[in-house]
Amino acid sequence: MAGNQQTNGEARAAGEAGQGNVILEARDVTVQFGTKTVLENLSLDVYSGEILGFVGASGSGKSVLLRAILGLVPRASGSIRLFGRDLAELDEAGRLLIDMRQGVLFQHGALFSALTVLENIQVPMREYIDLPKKLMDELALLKVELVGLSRDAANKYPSELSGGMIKRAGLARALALDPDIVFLDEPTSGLDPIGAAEFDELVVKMRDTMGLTVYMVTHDLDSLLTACDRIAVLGKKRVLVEGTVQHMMESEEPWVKSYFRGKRARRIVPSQDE
Ligand SMILES: Nc1ncnc2c1ncn2[C@@H]1O[C@H](COP(=O)(O)OP(=O)(O)OP(=O)(O)O)[C@@H](O)[C@H]1O
Repeated sequence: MAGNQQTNGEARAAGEAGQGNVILEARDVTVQFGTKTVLENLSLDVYSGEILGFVGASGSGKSVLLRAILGLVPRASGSIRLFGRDLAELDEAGRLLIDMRQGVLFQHGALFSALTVLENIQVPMREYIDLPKKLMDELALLKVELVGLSRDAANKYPSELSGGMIKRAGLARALALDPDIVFLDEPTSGLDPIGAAEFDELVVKMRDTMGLTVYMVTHDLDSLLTACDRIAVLGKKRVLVEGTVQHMMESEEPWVKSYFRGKRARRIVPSQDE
């Protein structure tokens, strides 16, 4: 990752202009469960160094797409390329290399309740790399500090943490192996507005300082407006609209219009209709 910083930074700048390196490329992805088609011919690009907000109605398939990208649900057709590699063509060693370059923060943090924060962060380290315990402790403590938790929190169990601390601990674990991309599944859900805003700031800081690429599934309008460079909207089993906040505000797609220019949105951003 360290060696990628400049590349990612440059790519991010270019990405904003729509010309950055594509780090994740989904093409014509179809996912079915029995006779039910959840995603159909869905295509999406994620650029290196960007924060992409992925939004859509409840039950539209956001988690299914995330699970398909992570290789946890099979595709009926289509392809997903991550770091230029087609996930369907990877052997075990290739998959391992890809897994090491991505971090995931599942909804609710998904920490192991019987492990301390430090031990939770060390789970991916133990799984993928072989390090002496002392070094692993030091590395995990660095991650604890990186996400703004105190060293005291490192020895606490998840049940002793607030919701915001759990999210931060989950992010620290997602960052354990210094990934190039992190997938965040509704990271601010359950947080109060101040905690949510602080988490968003942290994500932006990680992107800015580490050149991290962030794929964030969220329902949080504030996160979409303040933290995301681009937004992709899932609907009708595919990506309906993608682009900047401005693009969303101008879209006449009914769901996008009611989401970004509806009553709730008007409390946050002045509607262009008014
Ligand atoms: N393993 C599965 N078997 C059958 N159907 C599934 C499975 N996983 C998801 N689905 C269905 O796929 C659809 C999309 O679900 P998904 O969880 O991806 O929605 P979502 O957009 O993430 O929703 P939310 O915003 O509420 O989290 C739903 O109808 C769900 O019931």
